[in-house]
Amino acid sequence: MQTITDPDVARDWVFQQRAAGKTVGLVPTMGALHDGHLSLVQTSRKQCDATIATIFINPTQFAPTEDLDKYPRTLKEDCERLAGESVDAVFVPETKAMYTDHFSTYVDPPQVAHSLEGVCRPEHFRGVATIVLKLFQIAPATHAFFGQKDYQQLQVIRAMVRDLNVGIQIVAGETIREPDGLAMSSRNRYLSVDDRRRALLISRSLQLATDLYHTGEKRAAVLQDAMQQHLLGRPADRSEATPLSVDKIDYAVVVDAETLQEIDTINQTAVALIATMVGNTRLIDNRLIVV
Ligand SMILES: Nc1ncnc2c1ncn2[C@@H]1O[C@H](COP(=O)(O)OP(=O)(O)OP(=O)(O)O)[C@@H](O)[C@H]1O
Ligand SMILES: CC(C)(CO)[C@@H](O)C(=O)[O-]
Ligand code: BAL
Repeated sequence: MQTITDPDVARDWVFQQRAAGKTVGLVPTMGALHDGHLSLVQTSRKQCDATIATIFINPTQFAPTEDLDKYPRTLKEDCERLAGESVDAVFVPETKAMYTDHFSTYVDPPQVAHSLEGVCRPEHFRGVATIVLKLFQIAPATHAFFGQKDYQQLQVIRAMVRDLNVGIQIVAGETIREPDGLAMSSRNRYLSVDDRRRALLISRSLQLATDLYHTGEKRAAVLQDAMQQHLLGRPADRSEATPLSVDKIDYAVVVDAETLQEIDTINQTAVALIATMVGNTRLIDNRLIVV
């Protein structure tokens, strides 16, 4: 596996692959790799002739109050894991190579970025769209792989690629979960033993919403209420409240799966999305509700 730090060298590497007639898969990450990332890499390896992963903790998508400084950095282990998956190249730029002096051009993210995460993290998708477009320019792959766990991010990137005529096919990877259902996330390593137990309320609430839908409940508001009550440890059967609860709900909604706009009744594919604080850790997860 070739390790590349210089953007120009990364571009040359991708051009060489493309000139040789190969399809190239790009897998952008912020490192601290887990099996969710590796499943994207494995899909790229199956679908493309060559795969390049990127590891870059992008400062512009973090607010000053967020966890940029403490975000886990495990570069050596990450590279070993990528090499173990037979990835062809990894691009690991330094911040100053991506944001050179006087950098001032940002992508104004699409409409789908404005709700949910866009409300809770106002500058986040501006930073994500900017760095992803930069990565697409540096590594003009044929395909790029993103996880459904970051569902709104995936929709933002799809809209950006459509709106700005980027010639890269976006491929979504399913959410990889721990055996008990918790979505894998680099931030899971922040969780204490107690947080880890309470974090399970997120995937269970999403499961509850989809179960309710499958028993015939089509009203988004009822599904949302059920998720919120479960997250707060208030079971629907009014039995004694369980002591388990998340610390704060940023949102727990059922919305249109493409636009992420509010809906009254589920008549077409919808998505249940949750963002919560568990201890000091902000976790997100979602589940599609396919009609
Ligand atoms: N559990 C997962 N299953 C599938 N893909 C995932 C999973 N977690 C993250 N990804 C995807 O991996 C890519 C890189 O994500 P990132 O490095 O931010 O990891 P993360 O675990 O989501 O980290 P964070 O804790 O910061 O949210 C993104 O496309 C993301 O959607
Ligand atoms: C897409 C991404 C690598 C951009 O920094 C990041 O938002 C992530 O890891 O999901
Ligand atoms: N997985 C999205 C990256 C972030 O939370 O900043």
